Amino acid sequence: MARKKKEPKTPSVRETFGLDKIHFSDRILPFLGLLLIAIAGFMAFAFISYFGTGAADQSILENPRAGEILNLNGEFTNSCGSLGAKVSWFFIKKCFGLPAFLIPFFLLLVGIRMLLTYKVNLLKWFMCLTLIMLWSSLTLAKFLSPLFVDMHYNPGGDYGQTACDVVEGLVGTPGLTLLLIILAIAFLTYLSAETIIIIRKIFNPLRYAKKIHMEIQVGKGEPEADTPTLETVEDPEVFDDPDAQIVEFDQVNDPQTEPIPTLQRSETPGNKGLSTEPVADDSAVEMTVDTGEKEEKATGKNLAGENGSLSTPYDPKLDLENYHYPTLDLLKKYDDDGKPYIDMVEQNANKKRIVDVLRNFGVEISSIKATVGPTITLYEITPAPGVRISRIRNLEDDIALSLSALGIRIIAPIPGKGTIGIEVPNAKPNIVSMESILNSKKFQETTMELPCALGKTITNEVFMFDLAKAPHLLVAGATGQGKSVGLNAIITSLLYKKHPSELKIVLVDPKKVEFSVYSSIEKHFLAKVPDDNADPIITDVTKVVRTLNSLCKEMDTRYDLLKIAQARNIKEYNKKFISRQLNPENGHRFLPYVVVVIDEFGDLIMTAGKEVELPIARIAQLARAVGIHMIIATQRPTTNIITGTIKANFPSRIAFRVGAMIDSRTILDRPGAQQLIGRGDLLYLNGGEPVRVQCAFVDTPEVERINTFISQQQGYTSAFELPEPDTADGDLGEAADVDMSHLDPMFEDAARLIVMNQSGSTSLIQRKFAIGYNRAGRLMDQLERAGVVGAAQGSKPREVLIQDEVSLENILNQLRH
Ligand SMILES: Nc1ncnc2c1ncn2[C@@H]1O[C@H](COP(=O)(O)OP(=O)(O)OP(=O)(O)O)[C@@H](O)[C@H]1O
Repeated sequence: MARKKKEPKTPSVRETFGLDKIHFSDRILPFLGLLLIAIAGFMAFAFISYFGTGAADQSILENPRAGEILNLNGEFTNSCGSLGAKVSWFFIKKCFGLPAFLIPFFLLLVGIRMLLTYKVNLLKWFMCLTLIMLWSSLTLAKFLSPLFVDMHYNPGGDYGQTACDVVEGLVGTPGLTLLLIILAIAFLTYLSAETIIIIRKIFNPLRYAKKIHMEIQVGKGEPEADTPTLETVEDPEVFDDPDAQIVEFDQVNDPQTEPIPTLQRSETPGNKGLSTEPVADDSAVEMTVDTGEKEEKATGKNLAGENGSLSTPYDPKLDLENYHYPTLDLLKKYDDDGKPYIDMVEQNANKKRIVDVLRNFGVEISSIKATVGPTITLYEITPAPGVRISRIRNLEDDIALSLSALGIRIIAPIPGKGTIGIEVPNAKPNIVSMESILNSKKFQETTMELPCALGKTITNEVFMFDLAKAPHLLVAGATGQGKSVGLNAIITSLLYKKHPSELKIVLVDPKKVEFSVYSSIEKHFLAKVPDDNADPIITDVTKVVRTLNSLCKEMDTRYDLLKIAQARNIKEYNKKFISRQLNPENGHRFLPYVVVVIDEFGDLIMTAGKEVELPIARIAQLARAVGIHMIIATQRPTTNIITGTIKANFPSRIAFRVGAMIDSRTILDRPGAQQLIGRGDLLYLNGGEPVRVQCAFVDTPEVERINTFISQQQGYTSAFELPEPDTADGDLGEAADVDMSHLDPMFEDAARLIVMNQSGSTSLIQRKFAIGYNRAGRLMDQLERAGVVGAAQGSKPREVLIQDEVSLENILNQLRH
């Protein structure tokens, strides 16, 4: 180098032969990768051939003669020649036996990594494979060698046999066996924490069976003292499992004597494993706590009881205190994660073309800057002084044509800057993995209430929004553009951040296939209207109406609770509840957020019309403060589905690619979505200008793994129960309970309206009398009981059984007497 400085004009040897243009990472590394893959293949062939030819070759290898290794006379029978014979003899016979196959496997991984095909954590693989190889050599040598006495090799190799003999000499066969088992468990524990759970189960299967039994007790909400599990209190086994204890003390014991231990224990962080704090200790408090009440929330009731002096904050997570949040290893990592590939040739070509096109149209620019995102590159252009921005905007089509790519979007000007943005899709788009988003500091340190990690912006920043502030989200886009993946990404990020006690999800899926994967987390995160056989994922239109009405009722109840608690929103309310300012005996409870996700909302509107739209609009208008948030998605972004009411109530919108500009206008009130490139490319709007985001990709197997991880843990005994909705059109069989002695003052008018119109529609009553849905529903039930209309028929209007006003007056007369 020194020489080079002194004689800058003399070309170096590298320059002379053009070697300076060959970059290590571009060409040499991939070539070395290929070489390693070839070596791995060679070794694998040689090893396989060794099983048949090793015996014959061995004698030559063990007594080598000069020149023999060249195999000129073809004495070596291994299909990979003398080298193959030697390599396989060395690794299989002399070293590790059968586990030696892991060596070519590792070389293959290194080769793949160097080829830059997949991202492989080589150090981790090296450690794991080495440990497996050493351990299995020993194990095979110990346990399988008796079966291989006639073979020319030991299954664990000479190393395995020697190591086995040495250790056995030291600690004997039992010692060696135990050592091998311990090493295996240690290794499996390193790989997955589940190992310990499985071992616990093996050592104490009874306790786990019992735990399940006790959970069932909780769910029934029967804290009666006479439940058969009462005895379990005396079972010493219980004491080492904090989970089991809580359930037990809470739900199983005689409330007269022992309800407090839960309280005491759960409130004192350090002692939760030591349940056995003598019962006598708690006797002073037991009376106060005993309400003998129902449901999981009972913990809260007990906690506040009438003991106002309790100062430790209530912890809603104690119901499932051993719950583990899903881990990042459940998500798939991608090769090019987070690091967009910068192809300078492509960048320079795009830049040249943009400059040329603009120049052809007489637009001069003073500078251009490219920001490469995962799927899009943003070219920021500063026009020369005096150039009008509208002129550049008018050239949008010409620029797109000249760049011969879809999805060019021109932002003129970029808000807050005096520049013009041209977004051009990358030739090689990167997948933004969910793992890279959830692993980001931004997500992990977020203080958002309901953080939804959506993906990455075109400047490679993690993009998140708070659903609690959104407060409702409309997702639309043509079919196959990434809506379902987007919804999964949102749900996944919530599952990674929220404890089951803090979040409940209502899933509506008329397509029946999109959300079925979530049914396994029913007992942790899902909410539904009580119905014994109901699938936790709502697919049926009548059930959707019922659920939406139930949510309206839950909303009303929550508002009442907030009012009594003098809290303005759910956050304030829960804060008060946690600090024990609200007494559960007065009906107060910790309120989890409820997120309602409706896929293919267009289908629902088409089949159930106003019956769905009205409660949705009502929830969207009011539910924000009480922690009920909606996400609705549709692949039909037309004005009869995304109506004015819906739009007015869904300020946050996500548009995936759509077919026409008009659709983009319907979703975002502006064009742009028709120029997206699909596969998760989206525009997010929440007031102001839309942000272009590449949605994180989360595949179905990943979602399955997350759900399995959650569902394998202890959950509540059933899905979160939403209140039974007040009778409504879409509801069945409620009329029988209607009290006809207290008819609604509007009953007669409603009856006349229905008979005159010959239409048994609840919404008709609502409209004409300007009353709420619930009251109109009750009126309809009274009319059914009086025989004016027939039974509810799902979402259709009821049949009107009275044909003329004279017959109706007769009925009304009878009812008056
Ligand atoms: N964020 C993404 N990154 C990469 N590829 C994606 C992304 N989102 C979607 N895709 C690709 O697009 C395909 C279709 O996505 P998805 O099923 O989410 O579309 P959709 O809009 O829900 O379609 P439909 O309305 O028909 O259900 C996926 O199988 C995947 O291959």
